[in-house]
Amino acid sequence: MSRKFFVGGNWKMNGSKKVADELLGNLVKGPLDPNVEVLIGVPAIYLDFVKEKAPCSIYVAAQNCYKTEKGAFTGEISPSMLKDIGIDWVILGHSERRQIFQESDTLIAEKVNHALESGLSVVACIGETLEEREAGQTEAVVAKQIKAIKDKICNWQNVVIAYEPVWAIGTGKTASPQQAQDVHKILRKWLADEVNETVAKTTRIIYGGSVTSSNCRELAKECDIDGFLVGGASLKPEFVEIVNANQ
Ligand SMILES: O=C[C@H](O)COP(=O)(O)O
Repeated sequence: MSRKFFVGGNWKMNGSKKVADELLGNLVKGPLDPNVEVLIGVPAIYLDFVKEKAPCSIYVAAQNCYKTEKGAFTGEISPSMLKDIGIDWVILGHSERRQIFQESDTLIAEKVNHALESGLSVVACIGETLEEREAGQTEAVVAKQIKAIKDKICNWQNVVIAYEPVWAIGTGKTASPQQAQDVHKILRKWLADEVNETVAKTTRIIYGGSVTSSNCRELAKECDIDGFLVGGASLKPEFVEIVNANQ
């Protein structure tokens, strides 16, 4: 069973209407490998603006949403609101949400479940800190994070897993292709053992953490790396080269 390569650009809290126009222009100019699914994670305030302008071949994603449909949750947005403006994707559980905003495994799993039930597709992020890696806890940490999600959801069809070691995010320290492959392989085996073989074979596991046009090709050669979640480099013209890493 082949898995279609998937590359997401997470703009994080960056940009403006002008910058969004430039980034979209760059993507439209491409050319982008037609065998790749491309997603851009856009600040909530620009979702509508970007969705109106983006070619329909590019998925536009929110970078977060809450676990219920509506109510007294000041500052939050719900999956049904995202659907209402034509957004079909959301990034959940990013390490910046986990670390800066103290989101727990349980809250993230609840958000993933509600987003899926509301008809969104989800990029679910997991990954260990440097301290955890140095303590030899990488496997246990990612297993705990993915188990929390597994315990809440019953359908993996619309889930992409992003493995993002926290020590590699925004630091310029990319995991080596072997380091990333090792964890992706562990995750795929975990899915085979704890969910089923089909989910293990079909679920995209993408890598994030200082991916650039210089390192993407080597990473893309690894058999369990099905794409990337890109931060900093998604704000630059080189994002096109990362999308085209397999060409
Ligand atoms: O969501 C993307 C990741 O946090 C990676 O960010 P980065 O490419 O700037 O390291």
